[in-house]
Amino acid sequence: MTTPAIDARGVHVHLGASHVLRGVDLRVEPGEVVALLGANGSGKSTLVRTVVGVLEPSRGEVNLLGHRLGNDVPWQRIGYVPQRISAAAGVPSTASEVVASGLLHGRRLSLPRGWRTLAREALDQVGLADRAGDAIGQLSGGQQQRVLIARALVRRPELLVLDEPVAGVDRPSQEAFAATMTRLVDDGLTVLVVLHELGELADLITRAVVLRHGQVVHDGAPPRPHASHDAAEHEHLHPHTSELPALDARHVGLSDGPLDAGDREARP
Ligand SMILES: Nc1ncnc2c1ncn2[C@@H]1O[C@H](COP(=O)(O)OP(=O)(O)OP(=O)(O)O)[C@@H](O)[C@H]1O
Repeated sequence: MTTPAIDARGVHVHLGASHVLRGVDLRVEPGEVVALLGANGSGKSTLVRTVVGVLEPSRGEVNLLGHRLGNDVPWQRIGYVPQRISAAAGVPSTASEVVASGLLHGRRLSLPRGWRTLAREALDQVGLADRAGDAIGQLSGGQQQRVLIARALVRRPELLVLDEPVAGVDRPSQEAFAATMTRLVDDGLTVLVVLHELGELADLITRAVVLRHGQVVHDGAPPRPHASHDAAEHEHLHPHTSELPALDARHVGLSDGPLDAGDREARP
C-alpha cells in the first residue's frame, strides 16, 4: 500500500469563537490532483492552512508524506501557494529573491549555490523570466501571484498545495499555468488545489472534495464543465446528478453552480 501524500483525519479547527472545521477527513494519494471546492466561508483555506501546518487543529491529526505534522515533515518536498496576498507588502526584494526564498526550509537557512538560475527557471515556468530582476512591488497583483507560484515550484516539490492560485490571473497566464501543471503532474506531482471554478485546470482534476460549513459533503467525481452539454459532439456518457447526489449545487452550497445546465434541467 502506498503512503498517502496527505492524510487528515477527524480534523476540527476553531478560529476565535468559530468552529470552522467540523471533523474533516481528507486523503490524497500520490499522483492525484484534488480540487477543494465550496462556497465562500465553507472552510477551504482553513483546511489547506491546517494541512500545511499554519493552523493547528483542535482535534484530529494530519500526516504529510507519511509524517505527522511537525518537524519531521520533509517540507523541502512540499510547495505551498497561499491565497492571494500582496507579495510586495513591505518587501524590497526582487522577483528572483522572493522565488529563491522558496528554497529555504527548516534544515536549509541559506540559499544554495546557483539559486539565481533555479529562480529564473521557476519564473520561466510562470512566464516571468524577463522580470526576474524587478522589484516585486513593481509587478501587478496577478504577476505577484505568479511569483508565489514560482516560489512554490522552485523547490521541485512532489506535493503542491495551492489556495486559489489563479484568482486575479489573466486568461493567457492561466493557460500557461495549466500547461506547466500538466507537465508537472505528468512527472508525478501530487496536487491539492482550492478553486472556485475548475477553469483551465478541469482536465487535470482527478477528484473533487466539496466543503460546506466546515464538513465534507462530496468526495468523488469532479463537476463537469458547463459548456460540454451544449456542444454538438457531447455524448451523455458521464453520470448525471441522480447518480451524484452530493454534487447537487443545492446540497454543496457552491455559489458558482458546478453542474452544467443539462444536468440541472434533468433533475426532477
Ligand atoms: N481568524 C479568524 N477568526 C475567526 N473566524 C475566522 C478566521 N479566519 C476565518 N474565519 C472564518 O472561518 C470560516 C471559513 O473561512 P475560510 O477562509 O476557510 O473559507 P473559504 O472556504 O476559504 O472561503 P473563500 O472562498 O471566501 O476563500 C469563515 O466563516 C470565516 O469567517
